[in-house]
Amino acid sequence: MLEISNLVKRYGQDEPVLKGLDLAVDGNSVVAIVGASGAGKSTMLRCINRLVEPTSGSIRLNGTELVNLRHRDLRRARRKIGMVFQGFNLIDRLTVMENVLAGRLGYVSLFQAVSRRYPQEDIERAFVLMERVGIAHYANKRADELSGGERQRVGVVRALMQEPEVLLADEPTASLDPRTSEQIMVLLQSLASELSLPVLINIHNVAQARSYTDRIVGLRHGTMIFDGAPADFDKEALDAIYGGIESPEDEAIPPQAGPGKRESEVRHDST
Ligand SMILES: Nc1ncnc2c1ncn2[C@@H]1O[C@H](COP(=O)(O)OP(=O)(O)OP(=O)(O)O)[C@@H](O)[C@H]1O
Repeated sequence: MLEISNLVKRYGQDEPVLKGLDLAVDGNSVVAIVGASGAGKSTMLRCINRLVEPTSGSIRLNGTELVNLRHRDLRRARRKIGMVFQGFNLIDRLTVMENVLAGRLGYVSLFQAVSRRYPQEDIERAFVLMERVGIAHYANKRADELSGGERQRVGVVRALMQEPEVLLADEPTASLDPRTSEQIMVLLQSLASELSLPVLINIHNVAQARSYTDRIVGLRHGTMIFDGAPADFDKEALDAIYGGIESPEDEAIPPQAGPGKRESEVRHDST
């Protein structure tokens, strides 16, 4: 369970970019964070993993207060926070397996990391997860030989190798074509449910947010102005979040086709 209370972030002396956010997310739940550029979506995710220092407020992960943690305690807490990035953040010259095992860096000794002697159980877990997301056959390929969708799957497995208690995804589909984006969204949704993992996804694509998440949180100028089910995210909510600022990439509100597709219904061969 992730619990954010009265989270405020101010950069320098500027107007706060997060103005007292409250959000609680259970395991299993996939939450889309939407909002115009500059609304504070990335700042919010980065406060959770403390890449950005919150100015005030509380962020608790399964009971542990993350704000104010320092040094070793912060490193330990960060292990429990998986992150998936728009640009994948892989090391191109390393293999898929090496990139995946980087997810264990917070757990192994410096010697093990430098000499790449990861425990056998880590390697076995890596294979299980790579198998799960359909990239096990690429284990020994260089990361830069993979397509965007495959690279994002590596990013997802690397994050899962941390045995995270929450998964944060910052525009995970923005660099991918529509079909591959859909596959990655479905994958995140399935993994959240299989692993009882709360997943927070910053996303500009409102149609994908509606189809592939359980809940949408809308930010405007650092304030949460929508928090509800995708089916309730209507034109009025869209206007409240984006009105007078800019149009989101996909402004059309498509008819809600019930719950999003299941993973088995989405082809895997075009990633
Ligand atoms: N390091 C920083 N120093 C000062 N201001 C910052 C910094 N990072 C972000 N900001 C400001 O904070 C506000 C929110 O930025 P943030 O990146 O969180 O928005 P966002 O909703 O994620 O936008 P986008 O969708 O464009 O990524 C913006 O006005 C931005 O200029």
